[in-house]
Amino acid sequence: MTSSITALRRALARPAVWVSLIWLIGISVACALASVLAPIDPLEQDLSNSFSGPGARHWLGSDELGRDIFSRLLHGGGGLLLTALIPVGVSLLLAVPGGLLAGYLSGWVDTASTFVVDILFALPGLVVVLAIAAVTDNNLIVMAISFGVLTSGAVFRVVRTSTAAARELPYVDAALVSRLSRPRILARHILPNVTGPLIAQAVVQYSGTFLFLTSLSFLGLGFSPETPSWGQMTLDAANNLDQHPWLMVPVGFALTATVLALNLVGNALLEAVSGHRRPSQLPDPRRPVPDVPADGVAPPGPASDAVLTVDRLHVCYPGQDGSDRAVVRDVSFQLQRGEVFGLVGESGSGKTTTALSILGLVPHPGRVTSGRVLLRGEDLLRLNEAQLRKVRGSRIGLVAQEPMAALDPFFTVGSQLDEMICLHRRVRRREARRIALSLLTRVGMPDPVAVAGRYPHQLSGGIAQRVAIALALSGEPDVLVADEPTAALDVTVQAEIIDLLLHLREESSLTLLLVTHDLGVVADICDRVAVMSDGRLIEEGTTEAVLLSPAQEYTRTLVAATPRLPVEAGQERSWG
Ligand SMILES: Nc1ncnc2c1ncn2[C@@H]1O[C@H](COP(=O)(O)OP(=O)(O)OP(=O)(O)O)[C@@H](O)[C@H]1O
Repeated sequence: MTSSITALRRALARPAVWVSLIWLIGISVACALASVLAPIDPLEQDLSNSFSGPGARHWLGSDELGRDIFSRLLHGGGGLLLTALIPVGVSLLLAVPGGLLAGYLSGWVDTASTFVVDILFALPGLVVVLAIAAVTDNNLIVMAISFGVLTSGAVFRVVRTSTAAARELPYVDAALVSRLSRPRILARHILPNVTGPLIAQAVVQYSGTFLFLTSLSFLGLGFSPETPSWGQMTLDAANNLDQHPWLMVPVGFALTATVLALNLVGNALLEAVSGHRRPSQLPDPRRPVPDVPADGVAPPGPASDAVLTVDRLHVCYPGQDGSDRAVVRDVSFQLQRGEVFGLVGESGSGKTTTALSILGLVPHPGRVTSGRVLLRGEDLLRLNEAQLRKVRGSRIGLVAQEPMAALDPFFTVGSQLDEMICLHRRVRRREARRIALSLLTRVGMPDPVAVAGRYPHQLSGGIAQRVAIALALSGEPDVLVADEPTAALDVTVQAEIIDLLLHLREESSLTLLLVTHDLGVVADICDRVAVMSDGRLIEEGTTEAVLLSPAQEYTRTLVAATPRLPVEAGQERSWG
């Protein structure tokens, strides 16, 4: 958040941009105070004084009918500036909810709304508004509303794209894991990411609307002929350009300066926010429904003390030719209560996909095609999204690789913890804060009160990961899935986080699934380990057995490539 505010400040500090802002504020205030600043009636005619140049009575001169140009400019500008807000408001009202839903839900909602927007883009806006003018007897408000509907597609696209990008942010996944409802995730975690691009787009849209309304009044449409308007003043000036070119100067300057200023501010805002947008993917959060195993044979049930059983899990992504490409193939393992289970393998072997499948979070377009994930006997892959939300966070927690990215930059640590604790434990805010502070103490924060008051950008990587672990523990889950929890940290901090996980496991019999490619970490913390290669689980056993006497050549190569393992250091460690 701070970085985007900094970018915004930097953008607004450019001389051209702040001069534009001063102009826009100045002209708006002047128009609002028109009757005070320009006391001459804008409709008052004085034919004996037509086309007078600037002077003491008429500061900017008078027009063909001797009307005061300064007064007409200010009175005309007010109506224009206000009316231009109507189409922008209509666009926002229609496109913000639509774009949020399309970007977040994707699937048919996205397809249908994009289709409607494509139709809007295909319509010739001016022709439609002219037809509406004819049908409604030149009703300005109806024309403005219609223009807002016709131009809402641009706002929709901005909101949809920003939402889809924000939907992929790790802290949104974390919020999903933590059982927050969709409306809450949209309002609290996604909307703040959409606001910046939305404001920028709204300013650009306002500028276009402003010009459009001026063009309409130039054509004699929209504003009534009795009301002064900049378009009408431009038309009067154009009709007398040969003889009285001065007439064009005040209105031409006011129009050009206002549109230029709006564009400069809008573009500066767009640049500022686009520099801070994250790469966009169009996700499909619809959870894939796994197929029933083809052989129809009931897979083995869980062992009596198994907390989590992954049974013949199969996950596919579409290949380049459109056919399924299996990235997790028939993977099975079990986690016993209080056990730390390591999932290792080289990059791309399918570890993260396996872990995310457990939480029902395989990213689009991946899908679980078969298998079971039994949490204390209940198959999570058979649950619907609402049921899954109840499981995530309260029964299974997730600690992601990038601790910073897993925290919402818009809220303090305390507020994020309070929210999760209130949600999972159904306690009041004050009690939630007490639990939050005790959780922060539990994850080793020396000054929990100070940390609770900080924003994520004020935390170091190690502290942020401790906070992420505290968040994952806020629902008191039975199982914690930690995906490379130390990969983004430096070596000393890695050791601290490993110590913390060990401490938590001893203190509360936490069952931990640790995804890592670091066999050193596995040696330090895991009771058992499974090795993945090319989507398959090729070897599984106690950490001691797998690391000291690997059965597979692949595992031997992995072990040999990890210099700080006890096997290399004279087998000093006592295992188990
Ligand atoms: N969004 C995606 N679209 C297509 N293929 C994907 C996507 N995400 C992962 N894959 C593929 O799935 C396979 C397994 O990836 P996964 O991230 O699970 O591996 P990993 O072992 O966790 O690797 P790493 O340690 O690098 O995270 C890889 O071949 C990867 O290319």
